[in-house]
Amino acid sequence: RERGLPPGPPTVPILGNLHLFPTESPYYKLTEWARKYGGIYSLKVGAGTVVVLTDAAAVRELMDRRSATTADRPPMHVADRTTGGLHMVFARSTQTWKTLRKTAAAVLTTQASTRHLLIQHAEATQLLHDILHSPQSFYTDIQRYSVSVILSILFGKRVPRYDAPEITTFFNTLHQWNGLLELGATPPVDIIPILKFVPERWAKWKRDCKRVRRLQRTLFFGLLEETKERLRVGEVNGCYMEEVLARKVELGMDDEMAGYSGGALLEAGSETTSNYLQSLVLALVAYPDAQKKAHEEMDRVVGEHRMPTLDDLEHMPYIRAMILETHRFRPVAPLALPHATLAAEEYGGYTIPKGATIFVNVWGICHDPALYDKPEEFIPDRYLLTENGKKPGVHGSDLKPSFPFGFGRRLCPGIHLAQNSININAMNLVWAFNFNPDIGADGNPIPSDTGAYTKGAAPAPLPFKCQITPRTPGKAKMIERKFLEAADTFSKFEAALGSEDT
Ligand code: HEM
Repeated sequence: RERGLPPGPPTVPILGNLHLFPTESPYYKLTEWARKYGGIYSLKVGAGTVVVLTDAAAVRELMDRRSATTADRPPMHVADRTTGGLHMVFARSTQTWKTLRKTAAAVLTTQASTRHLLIQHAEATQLLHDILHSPQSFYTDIQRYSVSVILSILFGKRVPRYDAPEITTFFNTLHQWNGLLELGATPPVDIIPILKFVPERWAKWKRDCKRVRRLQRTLFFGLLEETKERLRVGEVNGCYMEEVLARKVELGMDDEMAGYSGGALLEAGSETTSNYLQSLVLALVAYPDAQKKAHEEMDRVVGEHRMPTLDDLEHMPYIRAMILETHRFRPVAPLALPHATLAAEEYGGYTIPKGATIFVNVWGICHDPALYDKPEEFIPDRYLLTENGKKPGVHGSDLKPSFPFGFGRRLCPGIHLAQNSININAMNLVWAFNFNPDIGADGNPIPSDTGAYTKGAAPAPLPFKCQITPRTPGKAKMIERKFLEAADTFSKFEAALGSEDT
């Protein structure tokens, strides 16, 4: 470890701390080290440096205020090789990335997000309808919702059922891509660059990159072509890609960039939303007192005879607190995504060198017992007690309210869409249903395991069972009626569907 670097675990020659780097649920180990080495510590990975921030003040300063130098991504040769550097999520701080981001910002404006509310509301009604009719498949119903909403908004095409070929193809492509990017799935070419020159016949990973590249291109450019075809026959529905195609020249995009722009947003925007909503259901089942308070507030503000609307949220401090607490309790991205420095930065008496990778340890901050009372428990009330949910009397810098969505110039471009989806569905689910634990063979409730999550960098709750029942027969009837009314909105997004789905 070079002089001036933040402290960290002892290193060994050549590897540094590489041999210690966790491959499963890395945020647990990174949090354990934070408690030992502090809010800013470093790891040596070969000759490279990783800095882990578990201190809100350091995050605000380095990731938000000094974003001009911390908005790069670390080199990811496998991602670049597979996508030609055109995947917005993994692209370095290049002109291409800037154009892709500018396009997303120009087209996914707050105003556009308001326009997309129509399809989000309609799809959220289908989610209630699906759960009402087959409560045991709520987990995949939520996944269908997420994919269908984002596909409608981006490419103007919805997916009415979970077993539709569009969903199967999408998840197959996404899981192959995630598998390729997993730590240990490919040789460490970014740490030992000479490995890049191993001929393809001896390098399975290069063939894997080609295979995933073909899958992604088939999906992304297939959807792009469908959008163009729809436009050719005059079927316009105001989706993202229609505007990108119309403003291509002004935005500096070509077809290649347009395809990857839609594809990256599709990948980044689907499982994130569904993971959040699945975590919310898990928390409602595991914490009946919180559920009861949410129900009481919903009954007081909305009642039996109408469904909630987004305008109701400002009168629902408890539901707002529940939404914040879900982000804290089970962050969708516990380490956000790694950033990298474009220039050396000094902070807190330490030097962070140019080219260092920076992880924001969102999990470590959200689960710090010095900041939060009983951080391992789901307690929405903490946000009613203090504005930031911290223990009374704990002062100091806070993360920005947008922290679940990342930092600085890399802030999630889908934030408005995502927040609308979360708000609409959180209110709908609480309004419509009772969530209870499943009953075991012995007749007793099976305790929920709120720690059973997938082991990757973006953990999802493992599929779980629970009992979901409508709160009243009147609400069940209203869901049926609203679902029929949604058909009009759906029809605009069904032009490209097969006959079995129309
Ligand atoms: C619950 C929902 C979501 C959460 C919690 C979430 C969170 C995040 C986080 C933490 C990042 C990393 C930011 C950073 O590097 O500092 C990110 C990046 C990104 N998100 Fe989201 N996101 C969500 C939904 C969406 C949606 C709906 C879309 C698309 C419409 C989207 C598109 C993206 C893209 C393209 C990036 C990469 C941005 C870049 O590297 O420049 N996300 N998101």
